[in-house]
Amino acid sequence: MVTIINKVLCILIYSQEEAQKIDEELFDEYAFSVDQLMELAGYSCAIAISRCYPRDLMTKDNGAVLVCCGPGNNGGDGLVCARHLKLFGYKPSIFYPKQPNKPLFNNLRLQCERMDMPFLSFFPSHPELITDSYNLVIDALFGFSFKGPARPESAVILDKLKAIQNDVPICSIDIPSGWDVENGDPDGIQPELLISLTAPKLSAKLFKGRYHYLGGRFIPKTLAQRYNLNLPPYPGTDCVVELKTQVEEPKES
Ligand SMILES: NC(=O)C1=CN([C@@H]2O[C@H](COP(=O)(O)OP(=O)(O)OC[C@H]3O[C@@H](n4cnc5c(N)ncnc54)[C@H](OP(=O)(O)O)[C@@H]3O)[C@@H](O)[C@H]2O)[C@H](O)CC1
Ligand SMILES: [K+]
Repeated sequence: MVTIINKVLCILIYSQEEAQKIDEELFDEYAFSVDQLMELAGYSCAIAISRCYPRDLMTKDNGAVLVCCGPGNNGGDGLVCARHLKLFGYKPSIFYPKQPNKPLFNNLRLQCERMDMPFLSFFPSHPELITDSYNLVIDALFGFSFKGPARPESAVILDKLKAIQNDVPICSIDIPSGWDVENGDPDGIQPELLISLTAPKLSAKLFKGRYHYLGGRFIPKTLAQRYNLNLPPYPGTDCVVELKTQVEEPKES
């Protein structure tokens, strides 16, 4: 077991299998719908991003940010996050190369289109096209269901993100895309902000970026207790809490 220290609390971080089990339980036992949880997840990401990167301090093109969305629910969180960022005054553009033809995703896409967010038809070919135009890149490509290695069409995008990460901060939703959910990827992308959803996954112990937030404040207490999640208290009515990324291996008892 590994823990992340948040002031005095040790937060258990969990495996890919546990992440998927908790997800299933939320839907099957607690009767949540995906779009309910996705809305809360994406909203909490937008809040964490706006705390770390205030719109007023952005210098490029009226708060322009690039949101890269993948084919699964992590990509859906990205679309929700983009919509809230737009409402907060940012200027999101969306790269969404592989869209599943399901009502949930079609609706999320339509909402963004109707709110005047452009969808890029291809990923910018030169790194300068990103670094000159965007203040931030939001990585919503893959979350806890990713199984590496990345297939070629995704590997190309991840390489492009790696090429710009020292010039434009990357904010990863739930897990840095392309990382093994448990073992990370030392050669993978290195985001500056990670927003772990529900609870940090095992690979979060390898996160070396500047800000680590926990979001997705939707876990019922009974479920958190069953999985010993030991979640930190969210301040007041906040939907995010900042985690200190100091990590320690607990002593054997
Ligand atoms: N309970 C919660 O905390 C909630 C979290 N949410 C978010 O949902 C994601 C998990 O979403 P899921 O749909 O299960 O999966 P992902 O988005 O992680 O990715 C699935 C897609 O990725 C493709 N994939 C997988 N491996 C590869 C690879 N090596 N190369 C290329 N593509 C890959 C996969 O394709 P397949 O063809 O293999 O099926 C899928 O298309 C979680 O992380 C949170 O962000 C919910 O929003 C709310 C509840
Ligand atoms: K991600």
